[in-house]
Amino acid sequence: MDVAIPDDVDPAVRAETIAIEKAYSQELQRGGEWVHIWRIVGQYSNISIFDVADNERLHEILWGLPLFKWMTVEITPLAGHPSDIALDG
Ligand SMILES: O=C(O)C[C@H]1C=CC(=O)O1
Repeated sequence: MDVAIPDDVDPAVRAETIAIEKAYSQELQRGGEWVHIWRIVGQYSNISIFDVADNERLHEILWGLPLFKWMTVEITPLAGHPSDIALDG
């Protein structure tokens, strides 16, 4: 997720939106759907790992992001790798 908040956004609106975004993200993290969030060093961007039931749920989560209107989001679907020892029974 790359974030680009326009320069002319009121600073109070900017701060409130970021605070609401943080609470939204942390609620999903506690619920187990937002598994990881990493800051990309030097950028207002993150790489996140989601574990969701289906594409519709991911779409719903992303569209619910308070910063979504100022974001560019790239999705890379992941599947388990057959050589992953975590998947060995
Ligand atoms: O700061 C960001 O990377 C954008 C956004 C995603 C989750 C969150 O709390 O903020």
